[in-house]
Amino acid sequence: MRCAGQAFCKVYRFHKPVVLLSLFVYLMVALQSNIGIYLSKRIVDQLAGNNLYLLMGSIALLLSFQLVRLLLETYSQLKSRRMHMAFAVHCENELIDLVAKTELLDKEHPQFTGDFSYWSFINGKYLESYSTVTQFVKQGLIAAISLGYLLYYHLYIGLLALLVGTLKGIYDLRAVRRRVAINEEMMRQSRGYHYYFDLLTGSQTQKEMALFQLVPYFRQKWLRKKEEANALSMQLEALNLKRQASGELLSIISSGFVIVMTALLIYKGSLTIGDYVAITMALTMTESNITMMFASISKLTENAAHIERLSKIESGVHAAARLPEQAEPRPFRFQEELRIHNLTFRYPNRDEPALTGINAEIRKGEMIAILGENGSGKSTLVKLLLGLYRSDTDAILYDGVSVRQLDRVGMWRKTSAVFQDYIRYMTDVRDNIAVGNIAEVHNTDKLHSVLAKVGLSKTFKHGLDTKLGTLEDNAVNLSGGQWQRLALSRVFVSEEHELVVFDEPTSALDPVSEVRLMNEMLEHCRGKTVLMVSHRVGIARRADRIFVMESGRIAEAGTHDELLHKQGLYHEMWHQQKQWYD
Ligand SMILES: Nc1ncnc2c1ncn2[C@@H]1O[C@H](COP(=O)(O)OP(=O)(O)OP(=O)(O)O)[C@@H](O)[C@H]1O
Repeated sequence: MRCAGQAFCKVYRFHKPVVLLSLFVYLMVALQSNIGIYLSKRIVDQLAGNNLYLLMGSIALLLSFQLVRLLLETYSQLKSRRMHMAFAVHCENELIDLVAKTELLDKEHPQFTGDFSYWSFINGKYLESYSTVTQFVKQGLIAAISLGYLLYYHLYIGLLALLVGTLKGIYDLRAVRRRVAINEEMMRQSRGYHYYFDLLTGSQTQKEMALFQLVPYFRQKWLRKKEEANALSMQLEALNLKRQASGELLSIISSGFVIVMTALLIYKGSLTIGDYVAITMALTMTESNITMMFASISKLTENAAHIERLSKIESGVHAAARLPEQAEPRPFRFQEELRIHNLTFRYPNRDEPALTGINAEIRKGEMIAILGENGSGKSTLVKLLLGLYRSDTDAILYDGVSVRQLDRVGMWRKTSAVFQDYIRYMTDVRDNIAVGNIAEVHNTDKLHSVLAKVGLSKTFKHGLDTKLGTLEDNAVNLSGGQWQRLALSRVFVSEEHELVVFDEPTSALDPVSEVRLMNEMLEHCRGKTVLMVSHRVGIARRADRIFVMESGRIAEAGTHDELLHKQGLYHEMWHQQKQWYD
């Protein structure tokens, strides 16, 4: 119930007038429903009494009340609908903030994907809980007044309605836990079949699906997941139908009993036919509203379990995001050296460390090439140096200050990186360049000059405003190398970067463009510190120093000549790659 209150307060704080209006309208609806019972009784009695004026008056009153109720409800529903949409946007905004605050390392964990779909699912639960609370108030009012009627007419009929409504409600409440469990399982299942469905139907996947004839294989996997999900859905459906059928059976028995009892009373002359109409109407209203109140309680209990879990995840994220503030972040400065001292790092879902005992000193303005076989730890190292992963120790120091104490947002303003899994923004050329320094998004001259630097000035029919990707009908798609050039262009949009990281920056470029672009990049990065992760020893040769990584360690470090002389790993790589060109 605390969570229901929490959800209600959240919506109430968001838009008080609409919440108050809804409550007022529900109060009016409750009164109108019960006045409707009284007026129906009068109409039936007046029909028997042949009093035409009174009859017409009662009918007019009944219709007027219904009209007022219709107007009020329509107006309030329109207002509520608008508020619901605005609130959903507000919740999605909060979700975006929450994701932004989550550590990258946590976001890369497979569990995050599950948690994220759970978050999106729960966000709707706040509104649902709010609506349920307001409905509960309405149901309570209607049930209380109509029960009053019944008790006034006959104590036993009132008690019977109370008993049947309560029994039906309790039966419903007992199934809540089971429903929550099935719902959660269904949501987690949906991740799997959506993935396989996208694989089978997505435009990016079609060439491999066709070439390797994968459709039957993945269709089987999709079907298996879909069948599992459907089985769960059927369990839920059966649970609901069972509940509904037992409820209806109880109602049939109780109304049969009441019909017999009132018929006897009418026969004895203690009740009029109008009373009979009023009693059956009030009976249905009492029973159904009491049952609905229990259904609302069960919905609120169900939502409370979800909201509570979300609050726990949220407070964990907020606590993690608060850590640097407690330590008074210091401004990023990199004027002298970057020191790495005994850096060891392990991913949370792995047993083996990705990096072990890394030691290095990088002077400002140096260009360092980082080489090594797949999985040797190159990308992990640069992500740690950029502060994208938090390390537990003070192993990385910029001008003597641990990266843990630095203001990371300030640091990211002065650093830049092109990763191997860079993003292909499905918007336009302008955005794809300007993301390197979004403040320059409207600086058309600058963006044109950057486009020229990466050799794309004549590529786009509508220049910077050419739509890219597959989101719009008039958009164009690019070759792998053209996308990579756009990703590289992001480095040229700012002059202020002190540290630039390239992670396999030229893997998709043709050799002529690769040399030309490398020269442009090195010219642009003159005086900045550059970390260049690459598999190409030809690129490494142009670096001031080379780190060769092996199984999470720096196995060799030195200049090209020093490492060749050493006749170790670098020497072997150099000679192996040289063979291609001899
Ligand atoms: N997000 C992650 N979660 C768990 N393990 C990871 C994650 N990213 C990388 N690893 C593991 O950490 C180790 C180092 O990976 P890393 O990506 O740093 O290697 P790399 O040298 O950059 O490889 P490549 O040349 O293939 O890009 C590997 O064993 C890899 O499987």
